[in-house]
Amino acid sequence: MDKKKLKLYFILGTVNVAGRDPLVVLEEALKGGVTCFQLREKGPGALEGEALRSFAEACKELCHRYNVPFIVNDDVALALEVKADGVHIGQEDGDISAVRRQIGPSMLLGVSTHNVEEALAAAETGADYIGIGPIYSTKTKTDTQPVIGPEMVRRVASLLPGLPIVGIGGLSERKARAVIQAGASGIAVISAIAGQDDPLEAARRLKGAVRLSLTGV
Ligand SMILES: Cc1ncsc1CCOP(=O)(O)O
Ligand SMILES: C=C1C=NC(C(F)(F)F)=NC1=N
Ligand SMILES: [Mg+2]
Repeated sequence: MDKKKLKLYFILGTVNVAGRDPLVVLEEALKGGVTCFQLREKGPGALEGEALRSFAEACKELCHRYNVPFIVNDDVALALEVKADGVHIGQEDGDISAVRRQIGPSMLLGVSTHNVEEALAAAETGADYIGIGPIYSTKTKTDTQPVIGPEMVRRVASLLPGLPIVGIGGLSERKARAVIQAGASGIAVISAIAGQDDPLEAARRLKGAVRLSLTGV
């Protein structure tokens, strides 16, 4: 996977947009320069069935208009059905190699990890990128593992220098730098964009912070 695509990875579900039109929030984020998008439809009130399928199609159309990969979280069947660019799975979402067999070699496969063992296993099983988190505390996902801080990114990046890594969990413009300096190719965010009054401006500022950190200044 092109590491540059992981610079600013926006993740969204209809429950994260506090009543606003999720497609409007997504387009604002795309205009603001997010480089990757993940549809993560979870929790009470989450879309299902035909409504979810057509929403996923609409998200995919938007992403492709901005030349941004469209990734589906957890739901491999949905990812295949809407011909997503990739799927992201957690440690409890089934066997990584089984998912790779289901999606084939060309679809992107992302894996959530929380420690070195999980990262090594994901890399060995052919993950195209891994998420490492939660880096900082977050209210967005209630059932996270304990907060691990940027150090885990540094350890995994030093062991697996070729594996694209994205940090996730409580990340913001101010908190991006430590994650990038630890060796991540980018940051993944939900509330730092979806929870803001101006998602376009929020995305633009996050992108700027990541770019600055990547240059090493
Ligand atoms: C999906 C996920 N996985 C680890 S933390 C998290 C939530 C990230 O949300 P936010 O960017 O609002 O902290
Ligand atoms: C739980 C998650 C952890 N990491 C990621 C990503 F940022 F995409 F790697 N997505 C998730 N849904
Ligand atoms: Mg999952």
